[in-house]
Amino acid sequence: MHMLTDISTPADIETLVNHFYGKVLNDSLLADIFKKQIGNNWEVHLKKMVSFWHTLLLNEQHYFGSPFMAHADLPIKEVHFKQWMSLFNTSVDALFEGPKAEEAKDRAAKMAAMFQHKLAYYASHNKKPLL
Ligand code: HEM
Repeated sequence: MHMLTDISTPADIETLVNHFYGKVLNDSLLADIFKKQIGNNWEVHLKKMVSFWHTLLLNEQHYFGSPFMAHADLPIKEVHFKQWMSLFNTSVDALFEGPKAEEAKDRAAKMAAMFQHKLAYYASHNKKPLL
């Protein structure tokens, strides 16, 4: 029996983002990293993340920014990315089912891999990213 539908509207994106960051804020490994960086700006962060996923999944340009830079100075390693991905995949699977849901998990995994690759590069070369 299939009761879940695919991600298809801006409201779906909002549902996913709210659900995921709800999990993040209750996660013992990740919550403090987000809280420390975001402080009182959750509304801004959530809006930005909705526009980011809207751009990726619904093919409408809403987000303009450079995602990597927001992570360049965070205290994050493989264990954090694993947990982030686990919460993200669980959130998608709890709410949606279909090609867009699969695409969301795939895009997240690729971004997570890219961030880790860049973080490792800058750490090992003792350099700071310019953008
Ligand atoms: C360990 C994993 C991660 C942690 C702890 C983390 C944490 C954060 C934090 C704290 C911010 C807010 C930065 C600020 O406003 O100063 C942020 C922004 C953001 N994150 Fe992550 N993140 C993680 C993984 C990811 C992944 C895998 C993606 C992509 C799928 C992603 C996409 C973004 C985007 C698009 C922004 C907004 C950047 C902007 O300001 O334009 N993050 N993240």
